[in-house]
Amino acid sequence: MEQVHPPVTPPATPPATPSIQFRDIPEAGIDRALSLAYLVFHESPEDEKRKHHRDLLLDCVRIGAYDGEELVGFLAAFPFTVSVPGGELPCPGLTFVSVAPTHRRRGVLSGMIAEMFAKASADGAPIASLWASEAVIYGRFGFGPGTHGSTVEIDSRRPLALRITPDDRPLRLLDPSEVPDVLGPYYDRTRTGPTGRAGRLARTEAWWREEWMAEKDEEDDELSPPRVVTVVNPAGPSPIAGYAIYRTKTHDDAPGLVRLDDLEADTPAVAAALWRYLAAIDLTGTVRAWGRPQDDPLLLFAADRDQVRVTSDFPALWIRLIDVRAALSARSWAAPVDAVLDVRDDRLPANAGRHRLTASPDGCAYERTDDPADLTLDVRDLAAAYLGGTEITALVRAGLAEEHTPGTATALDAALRTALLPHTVDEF
Ligand SMILES: CC(=O)SCCNC(=O)CCNC(=O)[C@H](O)C(C)(C)COP(=O)(O)OP(=O)(O)OC[C@H]1O[C@@H](n2cnc3c(N)ncnc32)[C@H](O)[C@@H]1OP(=O)(O)O
Repeated sequence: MEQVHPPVTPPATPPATPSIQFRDIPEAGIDRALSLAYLVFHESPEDEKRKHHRDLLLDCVRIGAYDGEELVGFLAAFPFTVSVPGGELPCPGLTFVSVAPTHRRRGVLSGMIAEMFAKASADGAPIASLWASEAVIYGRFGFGPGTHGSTVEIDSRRPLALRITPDDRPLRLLDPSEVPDVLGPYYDRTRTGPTGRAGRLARTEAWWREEWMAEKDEEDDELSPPRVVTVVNPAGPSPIAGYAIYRTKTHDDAPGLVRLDDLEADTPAVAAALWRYLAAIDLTGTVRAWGRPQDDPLLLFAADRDQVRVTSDFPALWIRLIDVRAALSARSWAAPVDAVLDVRDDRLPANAGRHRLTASPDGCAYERTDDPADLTLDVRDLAAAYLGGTEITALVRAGLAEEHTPGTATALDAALRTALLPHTVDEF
């Protein structure tokens, strides 16, 4: 006899053990929270690093999960501001997410994230973000990959072959103490405005000093301190026309490595000058740029794509639309669209259901409606599309969004499109 299978439903996370309570971690509890984080991340940092983490956490929202008096879960959120198309938004950045090995898979993380969403809502932050340790974890909480990065490797044992002529203005190395003043305003223009990329964090002076100019690299203590090279711009309103931040390491028996962390340039010719400089550093044979935008012009103006290779692509900044209406209203729109979206959102039901999106370069309205849906999708996929990094038509082709009215996905793509792909290189 033919067997009838019940419909497949994903297993629900059990509510956190009733004895678990969620509350803020006071300043006096930061050390205990860090000890839990080091336990789950298998780290035993030196005093200096521990102090650095403690300082960072002072400014963060800190949520703890307690079993009686025992701290069994910890989640922190940086008070970031992130660029979105046409502007920027407050955006808590989740970090240090840790659950004690004795309390795994009992809904502790789920409970802490629910607390975090409630706090973000109360603080008026329509979106939240994170970098995931494992890509499988955060989709179920409504996070989607809003930006992607590419690792690009250059074989620099021979001169970098280029199809364009590099800018010939002088290069100058900056002292780290100059970096916030010189690079800060320049970097800000790469986040917002007509040539800005969405997905970029605002960097405070402290963030420049302590994260970007930290003497020691967090992950590889064989790397040199950060080096900063700029293209000098004597005539322009900005003293520089571009910059690159990198660290190096050499080997006794093989050519060394230049690890590029950030590079921005006014023009392709300035970018070419910086790439050529990086590829020509003595005693090195590889440039590894770990987090480039997927539309980096280098990939087109490199003359030899065997010499310049993309070795990996990865989700970078995961985005959660906590208040879909506020998030959609806060971004700019490249073309008119009028469509009813049916959004699925199990974790934050206020976002769920049918809404009419009427957007154009003049503004955006997003109101609840009883009209039939033109397109149905999950809030995590809407988050992936929000900054312009994932196309709705691609989601339809992948079976993740359902188009009920033909042409809706194409119209949404035209409206969501940004001149440059979103990009994030501040990992936290
Ligand atoms: C932004 C960051 O900080 S990223 C860093 C994340 N932290 C780590 O990787 C540290 C080591 N890991 C941990 O501390 C924990 O395992 C955590 C935080 C990843 C998960 O905490 P838990 O309390 O066990 O999660 P919780 O019980 O709430 O699980 C929620 C759901 O996620 C799933 N899940 C949780 N972790 C994982 C994982 N690593 N892989 C696959 N699924 C997972 C659970 O199965 C559950 O699924 P369900 O809703 O279908 O039932």
